[in-house]
Amino acid sequence: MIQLEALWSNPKFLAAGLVLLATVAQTLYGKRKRAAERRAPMVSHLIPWVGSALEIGGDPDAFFVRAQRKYGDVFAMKAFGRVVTYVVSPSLISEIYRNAQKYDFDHIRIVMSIDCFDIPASLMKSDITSKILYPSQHKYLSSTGVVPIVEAYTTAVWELLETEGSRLEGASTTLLDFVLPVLYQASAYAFFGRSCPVAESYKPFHDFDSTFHLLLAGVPRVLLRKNVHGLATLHRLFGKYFDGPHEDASEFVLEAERVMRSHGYGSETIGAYFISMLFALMANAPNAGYWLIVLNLQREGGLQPLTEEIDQAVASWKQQNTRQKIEDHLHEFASTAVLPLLTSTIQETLRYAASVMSIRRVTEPVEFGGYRFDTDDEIVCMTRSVHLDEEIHENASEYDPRRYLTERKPTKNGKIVTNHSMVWGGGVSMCEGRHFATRELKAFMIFLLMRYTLEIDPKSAERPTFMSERMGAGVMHPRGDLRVILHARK
Ligand code: HEM
Repeated sequence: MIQLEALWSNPKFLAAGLVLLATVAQTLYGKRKRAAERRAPMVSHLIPWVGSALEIGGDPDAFFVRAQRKYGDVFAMKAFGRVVTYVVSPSLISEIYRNAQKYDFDHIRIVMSIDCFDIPASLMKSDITSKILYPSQHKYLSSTGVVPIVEAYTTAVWELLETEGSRLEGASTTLLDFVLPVLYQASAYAFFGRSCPVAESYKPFHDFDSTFHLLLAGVPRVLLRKNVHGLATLHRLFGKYFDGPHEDASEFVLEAERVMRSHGYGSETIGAYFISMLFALMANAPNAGYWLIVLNLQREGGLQPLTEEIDQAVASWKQQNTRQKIEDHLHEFASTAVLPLLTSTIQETLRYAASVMSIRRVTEPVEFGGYRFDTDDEIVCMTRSVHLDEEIHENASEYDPRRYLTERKPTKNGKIVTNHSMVWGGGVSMCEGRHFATRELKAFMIFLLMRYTLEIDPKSAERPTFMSERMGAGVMHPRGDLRVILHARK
């Protein structure tokens, strides 16, 4: 009792108690006010500006499951001073994707391009971007338009697998140091040609990317030194690249460059514009390639089922093309080979390893999911919640490469869920690079397994886990790595 009295007379304790009391009172008041105004419920938090950021960062998947159980399919959350409403049900997500008028992405795209990539506002807000550059990107990345880029990538990845693979053959190597540089370099060559500053941009790109999720979450840039320095170096490198010879870049890059130059923009701005493309290109697919190997190597049988499927496709191609060498027809082979297990494995790897979200801005007061939203409210479609929904995906927490081989249609509440797997996002912001990315991963796996066997180094117990705090920033990075031994196949 005496101790308690002593505590109460301690000014620090008293102040802490008052702050706590004020926070609880404010939370209760806020909760009532939101309910009275028919606003989506707010996930409770203790620290005012930080909000739920720390709790989400710990284990986002568990956090979202708890929040959905407690608040339903729509709930608001505060993190780093910003209030955002999350939507976690497939039907509501699809309603948002369908209605680009009420739930706008254009404004968000412009703000992100300016704030995250330092692309000059004069370019991003001009008609040149919306009326010429974006439609041109759409054309060159479409299923048919992207073929020349895929062809260039195919040649590059085949060559790189040969040189890198033979360099590392027989020795224990960290998988990240093998996979990421190969995929980075091959896709950089395909888009930007061989004069692309691959080696110099590799580290600054990863410095920029390593804290990109914090930038997305609203952490001020002054706190993200690595990110800022990485971006500044990329700007310098790409400005210089556009100043120098680069005739072997893809027509996609060259056409956009011509457009920008004809409107008076110089190499620096053109470089800045393409850094956002470099990011789209490198932030997800190389990590997906990494998980494709890691997740399968750790299963019984390892990569053998995929290798067998590819071997059969090679044998069948050779049977039909007796006088030809497959090395002379790499693109044709990789693009036509029917490999259902590999296709399912790629899709499952993305379901399992990608944490993807789409942000939208409300353009007019609207009723949605039973709640009221005002102009400029931000809504996030949290597709990972759908990917991990046990009712939609049987044993969702397990990695099953054969998952997408089945004809069974996923359901929820007795209804078929067509948008059960939204790894490319959806609606107007759906990933433009998906046609390239799926072919990129397919060709990479085919060529890798045609040439090499991989085994986990038995001397190393280290296993990578997902950096799950990169919530919403795409395919998760690994924490830790896997040591593997490569052997050339006879
Ligand atoms: C496995 C690899 C990839 C995944 C999982 C992925 C996923 C995504 C997602 C989720 C979005 C945003 C969707 C939204 O906001 O609704 C997106 C946007 C985008 N992605 Fe990808 N992506 C991948 C690879 C690529 C590649 C290789 C490229 C380039 C060739 C690319 C180009 C783009 C572009 C340009 C956008 C922006 C679309 C827009 O602003 O409307 N992506 N991607």
